[in-house]
Amino acid sequence: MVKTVHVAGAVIQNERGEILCALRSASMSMPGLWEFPGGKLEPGESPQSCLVREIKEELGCEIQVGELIADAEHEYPSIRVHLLTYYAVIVGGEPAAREHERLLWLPASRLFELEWAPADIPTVERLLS
Ligand SMILES: Nc1nc2c([nH]c(=O)n2[C@H]2C[C@H](O)[C@@H](COP(=O)(O)OP(=O)(O)OP(=O)(O)O)O2)c(=O)[nH]1
Repeated sequence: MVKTVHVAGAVIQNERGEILCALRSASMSMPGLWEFPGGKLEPGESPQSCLVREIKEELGCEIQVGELIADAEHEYPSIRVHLLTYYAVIVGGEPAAREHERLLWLPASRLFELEWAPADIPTVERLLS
């Protein structure tokens, strides 16, 4: 049986209602796919604390985490990802791509113009509904 990793992703919205999309880089697994910034939960860590920590590391800004959007599992060839996505807003600093290839703000209606990591599709669908 493949290993399950528990991952949290932040759907960061700006004052115009646009959503921050992040492109996985060549140094990451699944390069070239878009995702919601975040990462794996550490033992005993809540998804909300994980997101605050990961966003600080990856984007260099402070967020406030809101409601759960989607709770989905996707089985990749070598790993099963349990992804929890949450709404978030930036409360300090400016996001910069420290680990990602690039960042892009898009209105929800345009999210499907990007190629998303498969585990993210339920979240994108929820954002469009
Ligand atoms: N952060 C994030 N990860 C996602 C999303 N969708 C999705 O399938 N994943 C996968 C990619 C990774 O396998 C895992 C998250 O791990 P991570 O962001 O800590 O990735 P990483 O590059 O440090 O780890 P690794 O997979 O290279 O070991 O979940 C998403 O929207 N956000």
